[in-house]
Amino acid sequence: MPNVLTRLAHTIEKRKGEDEKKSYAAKLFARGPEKCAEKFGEEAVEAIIEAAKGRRKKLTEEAADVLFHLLIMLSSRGVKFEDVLAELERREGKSGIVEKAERKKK
Ligand SMILES: N=c1c2ncn([C@@H]3O[C@H](COP(=O)(O)OP(=O)(O)OP(=O)(O)O)[C@@H](O)[C@H]3O)c2ncn1[C@@H]1O[C@H](COP(=O)(O)O)[C@@H](O)[C@H]1O
Repeated sequence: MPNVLTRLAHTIEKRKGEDEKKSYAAKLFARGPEKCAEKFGEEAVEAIIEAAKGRRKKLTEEAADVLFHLLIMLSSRGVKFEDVLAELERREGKSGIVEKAERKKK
């Protein structure tokens, strides 16, 4: 079963073109990709503030908002979430190689 982020990405994708009165994601898409990016920035700043203040409960909630708005922003520009995950996996492999090379130097 896919994790919650992957499920949410699929739900968000399906909201494109739906009724703005019934779907917050549809409302954001209707505002355009620049607005989606702006919303992501706002949520990120809110998370930064909670992190700086050390309020873990609020940071947890803001982090969830950040992830939601990241998925909206990616989708608004046609970037697939699975491609982001693939990029992370590619780096994961690379860091192993770098780590091995560094070990050889010692
Ligand atoms: N995970 C989320 C989620 N996280 C945050 N948000 C919304 O993001 C908004 C962020 O807060 P804001 O104060 O900035 O929003 P706002 O006051 O409406 O401000 P504006 O967007 O109008 O500027 C809130 O309205 C939250 O409800 C979310 N809205 C929806 N989801 C999930 O996304 C899926 C699709 O949602 P719908 O498109 O609404 O069906 C559903 O499964 C939901 O569970």
